[in-house]
Amino acid sequence: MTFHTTAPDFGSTVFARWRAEAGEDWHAYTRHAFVRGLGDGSLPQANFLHYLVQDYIFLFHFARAWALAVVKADNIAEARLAASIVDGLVNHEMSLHVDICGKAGIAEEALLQAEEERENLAYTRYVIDAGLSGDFLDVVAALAPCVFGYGEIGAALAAEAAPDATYRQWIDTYAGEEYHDMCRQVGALVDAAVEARLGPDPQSSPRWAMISRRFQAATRLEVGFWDMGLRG
Ligand SMILES: Cc1ncc(CN)c(N)n1
Repeated sequence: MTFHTTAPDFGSTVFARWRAEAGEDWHAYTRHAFVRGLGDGSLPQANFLHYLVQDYIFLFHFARAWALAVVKADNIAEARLAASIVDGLVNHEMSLHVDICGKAGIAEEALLQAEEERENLAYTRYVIDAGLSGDFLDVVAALAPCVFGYGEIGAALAAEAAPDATYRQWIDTYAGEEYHDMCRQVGALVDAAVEARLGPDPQSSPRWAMISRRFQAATRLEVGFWDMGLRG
């Protein structure tokens, strides 16, 4: 995997800036060995399934954090989009996990009972804390690397992986129009939310560095999640 595609910014200038400020951490997340193994099929199936089981739990808590974005929303547009993401996570994205694990003989009840790995605990509780202790910008900045990073990874892998690649179902989910449309909606939400709270020149606000740091912290937690997946 050489990742020739230009990284998409999903129409969001704020995301493009956060990603640039995350620098090497963003690269470590989106070009991780686990990601390369998904693309070329060299990732052992046991590691993939272990990751999927953990990710099922991750998505449950991640949905709880998006629900906190509904709580912290300032207007109906923010509340509607955050609520639709909660719905997308629990009623759609998690189906991928249930389907692939089911085919491998792991029932949904077993997914719910799996013990959380420490990297999973650290990441999910970080985003929930951002939602509990912070405002709307704190929580969306902490949630953003998850949304945009998988969109970027999906697009890069779809462009380079073989049509019959081992992990094609996973790749197609995150390269698909439905997921990318959601990324663009979150991109528009983030830009509007930042402008409404920090003005047209947000980087001159003292809060900018704080929310950009939240994005960077969550990006490093994504790297930890892939490390956990490789450890198996
Ligand atoms: C850990 C993690 N990060 C992001 C995604 C994409 N929603 C995910 N499924 N899992």
